[in-house]
Amino acid sequence: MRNAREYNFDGLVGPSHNYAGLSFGNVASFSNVRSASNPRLAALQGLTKMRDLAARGFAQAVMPPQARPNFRLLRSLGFSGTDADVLAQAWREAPVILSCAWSAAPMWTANAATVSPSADTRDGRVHFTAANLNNKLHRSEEHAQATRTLRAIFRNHDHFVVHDPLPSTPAFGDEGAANHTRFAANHGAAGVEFFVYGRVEFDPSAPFPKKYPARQTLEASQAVARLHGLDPARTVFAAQNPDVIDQGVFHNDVIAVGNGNVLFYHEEAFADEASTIDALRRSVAGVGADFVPVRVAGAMVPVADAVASYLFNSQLLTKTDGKMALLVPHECRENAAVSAYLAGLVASGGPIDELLEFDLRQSMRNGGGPACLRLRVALTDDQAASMHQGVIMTEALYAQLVGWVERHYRDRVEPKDLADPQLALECTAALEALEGILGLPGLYDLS
Ligand SMILES: NCCC[C@H](NC(=O)CCC(=O)O)C(=O)O
Repeated sequence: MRNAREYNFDGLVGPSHNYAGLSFGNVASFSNVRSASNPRLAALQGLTKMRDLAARGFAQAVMPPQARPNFRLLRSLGFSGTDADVLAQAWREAPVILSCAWSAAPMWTANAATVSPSADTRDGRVHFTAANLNNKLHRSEEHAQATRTLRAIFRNHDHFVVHDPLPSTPAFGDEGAANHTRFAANHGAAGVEFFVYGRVEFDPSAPFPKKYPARQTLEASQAVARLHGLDPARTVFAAQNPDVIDQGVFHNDVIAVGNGNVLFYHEEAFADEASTIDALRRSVAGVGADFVPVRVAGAMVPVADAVASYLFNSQLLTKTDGKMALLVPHECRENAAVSAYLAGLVASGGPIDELLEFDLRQSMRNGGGPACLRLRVALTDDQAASMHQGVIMTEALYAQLVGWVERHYRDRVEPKDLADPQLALECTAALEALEGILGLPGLYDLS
């Protein structure tokens, strides 16, 4: 077993962070539609989380934002002329498409890709598959930059493979690591990969939600497992409970989070709780670990409170003493049922003995909590040394990025600003400067 650590790659919030109400099925996104956002505060809230975790000794890195607006999308849909003309025409004729081109969503890097560490893969390399995110127009082109960014950071082919996204068709709806977690005795040991899906394309008799879309299919999860060369004996697929999707659980990471040998989950998370837990217990025993389910009953925390507080969209982090800390958003303290539950949890003598709380309100208003903001990449020391080093969070990088945000970001963006060609110019200037700070020239196609 090699020495390995889990790097959390947090999405750096982009300079045009905004609330466009684009995600049907995501309650927060829908209810904050067209309210004013504060991109500067959003980016600083995210950077504070990254800096604090790095300072506590967790391996932390930053995933750069994507270029906005997406002029390629707008031009492909027939808007034409100068950039300013394109924005003006889209604003007049199709404001929803304009908001899609400005989408803030790439900040939630849990959806950027699915990642399998080298201890799980047949060829002993770390595998990434960029998610096609094809359920929503505003997310459906993120994979292009996500692939480019991952290939820039994980360039070394001896250690890393970055696969293209799956075919962008409903059968292969893929939302990346938001529906994937991994159990292992430690980050370097062989693990069990756990895929949760909302729908089965080729089995019409399988249950599916009635009100909101299921974004992840079983077929997509199986394809990712094949591409990554996972061992079927160490891979578990489980159906999400369609009823909770209809209550706003648009990704499984809104109702469950796993780390090490622990699965922290709501009793209503899965279509068949008993068989899912049983399959995990058996598979995890096969890799020499004792599976520990931490089950939250609906009588303690109703699904509606879990969705409102994002209790399960937390980060479960292994500390040096082997215990785990749960990193939750402030909203958990503000919810009476959740806050009472958490007080009992850390006092229970179980694996989770500490709470870390962060103000991530700007992200939460679009339905993205702490877990959405990070992509987990377990790396051996050799692999970590061979990835691009400029994205690793340090005090120095933190200070540089805070200065960069203060120079380039507005503190207010409203819907009408999306028609402002000046905002587009500001975004381009910011990303040009960021390429320099991160040491990734050519990261963006800004031509
Ligand atoms: N993992 C969290 C993802 C949140 C994301 N929200 C959004 O896209 C909202 C964007 C907006 O409404 O402006 C989503 O639903 O996929």
